[in-house]
Amino acid sequence: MALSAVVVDSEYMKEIDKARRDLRALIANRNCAPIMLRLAWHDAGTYDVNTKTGGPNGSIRSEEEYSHGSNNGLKKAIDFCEEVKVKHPKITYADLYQLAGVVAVEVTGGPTIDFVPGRRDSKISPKEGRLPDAKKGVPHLRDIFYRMGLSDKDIVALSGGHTLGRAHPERSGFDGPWTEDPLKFDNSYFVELLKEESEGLLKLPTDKALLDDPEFRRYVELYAKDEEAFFRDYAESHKKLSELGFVPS
Ligand SMILES: C=CC1=C(C)/C(=C/c2[nH]c(Cc3[nH]c(Cc4[nH]c(OC(C)(C)C)c(C)c4C=C)c(C)c3CCC(=O)O)c(CCC(=O)O)c2C)NC1=O
Ligand SMILES: [Fe+3]
Repeated sequence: MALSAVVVDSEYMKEIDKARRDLRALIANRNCAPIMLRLAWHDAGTYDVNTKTGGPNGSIRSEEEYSHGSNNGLKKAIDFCEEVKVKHPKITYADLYQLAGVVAVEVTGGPTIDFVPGRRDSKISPKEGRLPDAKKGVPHLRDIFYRMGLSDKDIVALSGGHTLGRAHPERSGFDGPWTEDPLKFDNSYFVELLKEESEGLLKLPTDKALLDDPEFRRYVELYAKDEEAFFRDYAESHKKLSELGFVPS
């Protein structure tokens, strides 16, 4: 049950533009693009296309949800966004978190992602278990992403988001960045994935799974050699995930 309808009029659009500028400054000053992108995903990635529940609705702001094990560490990003929310209270948390994800990709040199506002907030948090488990493989990845209503191409393109950031032992038990420059959004995640182990760089079991399946591997090889193709597909998949269950008015 959504809390309230969102009227996307010129005043709301002005607030969105101001919040976009505030997010650019905040993300640049705090170097927090990776965790802001992860926050946007974790709010959206709970969507269940069968029951039309979960999805980008701001519910991750509730302690019940941000305390899930898979959301370890994200309270930091929720608090960063709160600094912008207090200046632009009309913007829903649902829109704010997805705008933060779009800005995080943009300010680190990634593709421009079309952002359509109007998501409604909900306080209903799905039970834990809707996000993929990094320790599993191909069938699990398909189960989770197909449940969201996403495709094989989306799975590979979205995994490229690991071009940003790092894993933290105290959050997930994994450790290290996936690429040499964790604050640069490029196709290096796929270039590294096709190499043997590189000193100090991380490959999750779910990352390696992308090499085991021929359909996934086809996209890994394309994106490793054609950054433009990766940017085009990533922008499309990111928009799709950020709008799961949302019908722009
Ligand atoms: C496809 C399966 C997949 C899994 C299982 C996954 C798991 C995963 N992702 C991250 C961090 C992590 N993830 C991401 C983007 C991200 N994450 C994500 O998977 C979802 C949400 C579906 C689970 C998607 C689809 C995207 C794409 C943009 C970033 C930017 C960071 C770094 C954050 C930081 O630096 O703090 C961690 C380490 C958390 C920590 O220790 O701080 C783990 C365990 N990421 C995956 O892609
Ligand atoms: Fe991730």
